[in-house]
Amino acid sequence: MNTNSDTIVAIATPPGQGAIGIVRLSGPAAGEIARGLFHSSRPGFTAFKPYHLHHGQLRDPEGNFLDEVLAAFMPGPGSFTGEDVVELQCHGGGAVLRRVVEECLEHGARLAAPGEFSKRAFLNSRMDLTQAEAIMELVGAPTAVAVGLAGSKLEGLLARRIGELRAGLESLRVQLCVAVDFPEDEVECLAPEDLARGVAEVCEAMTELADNYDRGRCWRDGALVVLAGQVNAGKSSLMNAILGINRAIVTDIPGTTRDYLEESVQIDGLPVRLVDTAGLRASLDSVELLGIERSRELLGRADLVLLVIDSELGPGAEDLDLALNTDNLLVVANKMDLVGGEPAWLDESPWSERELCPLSAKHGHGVSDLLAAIRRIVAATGAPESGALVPNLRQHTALVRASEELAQMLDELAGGLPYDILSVRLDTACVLLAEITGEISSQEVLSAVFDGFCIGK
Ligand SMILES: Nc1nc2c(c(=O)[nH]1)N(C=O)[C@@H](CNc1ccc(C(=O)N[C@@H](CCC(=O)O)C(=O)O)cc1)CN2
Ligand SMILES: Nc1nc2c(ncn2[C@@H]2O[C@H](COP(=O)(O)OP(=O)(O)OP(=O)(O)O)[C@@H](O)[C@H]2O)c(=O)[nH]1
Ligand SMILES: [Mg+2]
Repeated sequence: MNTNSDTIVAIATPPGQGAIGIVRLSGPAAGEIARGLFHSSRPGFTAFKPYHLHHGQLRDPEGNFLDEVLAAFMPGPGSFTGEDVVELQCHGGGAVLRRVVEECLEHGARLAAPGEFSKRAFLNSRMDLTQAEAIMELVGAPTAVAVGLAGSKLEGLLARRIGELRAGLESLRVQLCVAVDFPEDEVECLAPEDLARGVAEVCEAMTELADNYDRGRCWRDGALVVLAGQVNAGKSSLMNAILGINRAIVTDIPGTTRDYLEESVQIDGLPVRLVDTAGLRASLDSVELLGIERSRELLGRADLVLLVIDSELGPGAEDLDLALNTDNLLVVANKMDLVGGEPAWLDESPWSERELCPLSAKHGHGVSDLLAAIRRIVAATGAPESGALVPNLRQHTALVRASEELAQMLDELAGGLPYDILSVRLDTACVLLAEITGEISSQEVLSAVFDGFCIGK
């Protein structure tokens, strides 16, 4: 059990004006501090009743009015933090809430550090580290799908899976120890092939879980979709058509877009980071060349490249080069309003073998078909099945390191290294898994997790 003797306070609701704003206190003196400020509207009120809302006024020691509030007392160890908690539901204005916090400080509370409420919940075993992280992921989730992914972690499903993997390793570890301690005992001895099979099984399950990090990335952070192609092809026009606003400058002068432009859109629940880039061409202008360099860098990171081609002019050398060297590419035949039927270049390789979206960015024709295609392609490559467990970066890194440790161990086992040396790798893998859930935690791990939280969380 954690032994926090101080009581922390913070505004729990976001800045700005709102109907209600909450000031939260947690720690042994939470009830007493709140009682010092709170004046119930009920005659005969003597104490807060747990998990009840009490109506009244907050006043400073001189009797000055602070706010009219609802107060809730949640005693430890069952509360969110595991300590005595009081929530003061005030009117949602910055000055009101700051004034209430100041008065709590006067009464002996200390201002909470970022993430300190959640950190206390973790230290008091109210949740494991993956659940604490899930709170932040839930708060930051951009779409319903991301909410679902964070939700299953908040429910403890990732922690349970990690626990299963760790139990598998612990059991092998025990058998290894027995084999090391009683090498002459034939019955107890763990055969190298059985050890190898057991380790490989856990290693595979670990890698599978770690791989969900990349698959979940598009839903969490947004898929990077980059508009590319020759100057004047209509990339900026298409950007505007997709956004539904005139965001990017469009002119008939080739080389209009110089720096890239990024905007966020949602396509049927999929968060997308849409980027318009400088048109690709041989140029002597040093500013334009820098822009083109940025375009190329973005193309390398894109989840999907939309190669925009002027249907009337047909593809140029840069387009051909991109089409031949990019896997995740969708060809957009733009300016279809200018050509009568299907342009001849579409019959030629490699264009004839590629999936194609004919449209007119200027008139908005065919844009919805393009959006459906983007959604389908990104989801096919990037979507974890519903209910999948998607580790975050910290969890992913630990999983990868643990599986590397096991892969090394398998190599060394095949190389005939003795069991007592191999067991060190098994130990390391177990520790890495325990760090994911926080069963083993260092100051560095806790800081890395909780310092990224906001104040009041
Ligand atoms: N007002 C408010 N809303 C909130 C939170 C909060 O702290 N305050 N939460 C904070 O992130 C989330 C909910 N998380 C919570 C988790 C446990 C308990 C709690 O008191 N649990 C007791 C319930 C006992 C009872 O109902 O009688 C328990 O589990 O024993 C409260 C909030 C989201 N909404
Ligand atoms: N007729 C027709 N004209 C279009 C269409 N899309 C774009 N244009 C025109 O093509 C010209 C270039 O459009 P932009 O969107 O600026 O092209 P871009 O690819 O962003 O060009 P750079 O920024 O120079 O690389 C403008 O005059 C647009 O009005 C279309 O679907 N049909
Ligand atoms: Mg442009």
